[in-house]
Amino acid sequence: MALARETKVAIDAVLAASRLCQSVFKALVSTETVIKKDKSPVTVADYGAQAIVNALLNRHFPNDPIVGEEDSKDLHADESLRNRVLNLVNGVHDQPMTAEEMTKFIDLGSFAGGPMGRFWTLDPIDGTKGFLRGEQFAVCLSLVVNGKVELGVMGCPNLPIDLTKPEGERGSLFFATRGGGAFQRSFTSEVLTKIKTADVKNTSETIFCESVEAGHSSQSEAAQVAHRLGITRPSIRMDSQCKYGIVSRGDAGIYLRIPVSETYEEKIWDHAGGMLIVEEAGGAITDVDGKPLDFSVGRTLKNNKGIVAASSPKIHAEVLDAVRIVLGKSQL
Ligand SMILES: Nc1ncnc2c1ncn2[C@@H]1O[C@H](COP(=O)(O)O)[C@@H](O)[C@H]1OP(=O)(O)O
Ligand SMILES: [Mg+2]
Ligand SMILES: [Mg+2]
Ligand SMILES: [Mg+2]
Repeated sequence: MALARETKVAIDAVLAASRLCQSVFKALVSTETVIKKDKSPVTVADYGAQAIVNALLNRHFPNDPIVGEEDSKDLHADESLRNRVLNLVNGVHDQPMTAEEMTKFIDLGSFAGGPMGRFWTLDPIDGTKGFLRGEQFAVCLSLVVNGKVELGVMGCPNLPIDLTKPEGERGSLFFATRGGGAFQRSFTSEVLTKIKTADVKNTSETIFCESVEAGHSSQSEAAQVAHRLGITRPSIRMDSQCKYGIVSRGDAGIYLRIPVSETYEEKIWDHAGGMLIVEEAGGAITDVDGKPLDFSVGRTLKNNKGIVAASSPKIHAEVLDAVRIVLGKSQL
């Protein structure tokens, strides 16, 4: 299998970081008010997860640069926060590290990205708002080679293995390599299930998913798109790249992210893994202008606006037409 060693290391790193996030949340479950008043639990978990993943990547692939969301700037000024993160990291990592080593690992994520060579991209917690609510979040790690995503791994600790059984086992891990297909496994078993997108014949029979946050994606325009497509069922609103996971395994047929702000640039770590997993499961994805997502231009997707992902190229074309009409980008 292509990228076999990279895939194994990335899965181990994502699982370790996911467990760290879960332990932070569990420690706070009994003090829910602390979570609501104080955003620091998510901060601690963000830094801790980035330290763990970067330490493992650095051990196995010391020459690979990393584009990570977080940096250690705020930790230098706050000794108590730094010590909380360090305790957490040393609680799950096999080799104890010093505070200085930990901040160095976090700052390995400062690479600028670009078109040449290979680099990793990491979102230590994607969907921080979902994490704080005890709902969906994801740890997302991808490998980009010469501007193309070649491997994507996504750990979704709170996502049921089977969405129709919300009380059943939780913790879904997705991964894909380019040309190698997309797979799901649980957090506890290494048994792999090949996944594919839903077989949607007509857009009206499917369900779409979108962000919980109205500030991240226009829910009113998404509702107009759904109406044009004859979709009557309400959307699944879910935080984080877990949305890519549920499209990939067929729980939803469409994922829309319609820009709210003219100036916001989507980050590469928010889409790299999810995009490859959707494509390898049979889906298609572009931005709202129909352009492929361009991971070769730095830390953001500055050449793209919004996201349209669908279960197949045919459904994608229909959804894109509807999006463009709603956004006034094409004639009726
Ligand atoms: N203004 C914004 N527009 C779009 N996405 C945003 C914005 N601000 C933050 N995000 C990012 O959107 C993603 C959450 O996606 P969703 O809205 O689909 O749950 C996260 O990566 C979040 O960052 P973060 O990783 O810090 O949580
Ligand atoms: Mg994110
Ligand atoms: Mg994040
Ligand atoms: Mg963030």
